[in-house]
Amino acid sequence: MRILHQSQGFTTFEQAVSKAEKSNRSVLYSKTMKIDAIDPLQFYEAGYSIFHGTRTFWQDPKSEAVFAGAGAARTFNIENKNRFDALSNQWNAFLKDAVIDNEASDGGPVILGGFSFDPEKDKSHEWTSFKQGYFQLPAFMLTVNQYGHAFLTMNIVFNKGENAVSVWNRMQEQKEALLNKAVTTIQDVNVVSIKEYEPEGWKSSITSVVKRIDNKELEKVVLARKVKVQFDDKKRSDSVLEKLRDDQSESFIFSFEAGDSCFIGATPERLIKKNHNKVLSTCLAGSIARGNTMKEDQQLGHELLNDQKNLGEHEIVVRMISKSLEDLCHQLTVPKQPVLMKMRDIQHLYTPVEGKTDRASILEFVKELHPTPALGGTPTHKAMEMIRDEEEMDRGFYAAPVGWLNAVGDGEFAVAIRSGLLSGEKAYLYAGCGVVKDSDAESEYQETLIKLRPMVRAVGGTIS
Ligand SMILES: C=C(O[C@@H]1C=C(C(=O)O)C=C[C@H]1O)C(=O)O
Ligand SMILES: [Mg+2]
Repeated sequence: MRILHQSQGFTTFEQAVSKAEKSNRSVLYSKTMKIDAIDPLQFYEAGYSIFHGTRTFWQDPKSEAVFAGAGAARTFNIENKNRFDALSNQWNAFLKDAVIDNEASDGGPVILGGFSFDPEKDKSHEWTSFKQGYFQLPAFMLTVNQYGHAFLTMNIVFNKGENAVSVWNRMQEQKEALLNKAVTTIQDVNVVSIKEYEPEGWKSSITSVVKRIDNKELEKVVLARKVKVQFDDKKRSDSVLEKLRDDQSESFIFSFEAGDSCFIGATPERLIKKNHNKVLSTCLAGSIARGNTMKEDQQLGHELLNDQKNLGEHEIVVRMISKSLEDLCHQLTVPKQPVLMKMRDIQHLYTPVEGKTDRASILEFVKELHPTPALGGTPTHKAMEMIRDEEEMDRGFYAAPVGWLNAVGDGEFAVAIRSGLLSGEKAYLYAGCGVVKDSDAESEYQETLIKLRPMVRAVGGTIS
């Protein structure tokens, strides 16, 4: 056997090969090694030439776990409407025969991606590649932990009958190419137009929903809309990510490529984080603009903290999340009052919720929590029906859970707001707001304009 760049890992790789030969099944081989620090975005960009269409990116607000993935060792494309269980089953079955060689506590096999907001909504063409769930196990994944230490995970699915040496050699060649690629400047493209879809019609929907809330049909519903951006050439996700990372470092920054499409965004809203027996969720609802001066900003913050409409909007979310977590956790801590969370364009009411659990998988939490009234409404079923009827668009993965999951069921999911779908020379950007009994259509419309701003800016445009 001639082995190119014989390096650490070949012995455990041989174990995976012989397991595949004996069992007659495909076997995952996952090898993690410590490497010299490298910028995750540089790694993502380096993946463009070989792995364009299969790259992934994730960064949490404190940069405790930053992942950049290039290539797909395996794609989990979920069509089943029971999407959380379907992914959980497929992931666990896939891991059963895996050979995992990882001395570090970081890295290892991790899947990254997201789910649809509403499995019952008719799917529109722009979301074709994503279905009910879309997750990638990267062929190459860079992990940077909170101490700035970097790890490279290589994942290979070995099939019986394959030539082990050539599979190994190809991986080594690709690894060298990724780690040693010189940085190139991305040719940027221009925004030609930004189209809003019938804003007046959207405002009338808000007014009619407020009437139904007054009639006690339901308490809260979140209505969203989209805008379409036209570019003069294909828009690359790399350049959008770079802008989001510069402007929105207090948010979760994510990117999931699926062929020519890419779901990308910077969301401030955590759905759930699970690390062994510790879980953390976030209630985020109620919004106001940032001020132009420090004084004005503080006044606006003070106004938000005391505004009955926004406090009501927020309280509904706290109530539901606490109730959902009660069944899955012991020792639940829920602060009595929200505090402010400030981003570049907007401030929100924020209540963190913490607990302890003995549940095995973060997906159990995702299933229980989604959709929270921060993106759906109360009562949930009624609100989902109303969203399906009133919204003229398919939300796709917007407002749905996105994140990552490792081999022991730990991970983190955020709610994919402040996000958009890049699709060749077009992008669709999404924003919504919580409609309650005191909502005013024009103010809610203005609130969506503020929420659209970060993504519009990240793709190189402006919106009033
Ligand atoms: C629906 C969105 O955001 C949600 C709605 C909010 C509100 O109406 O106050 C605030 C934060 C999010 O829960 C969005 O950004 O698209
Ligand atoms: Mg609101």
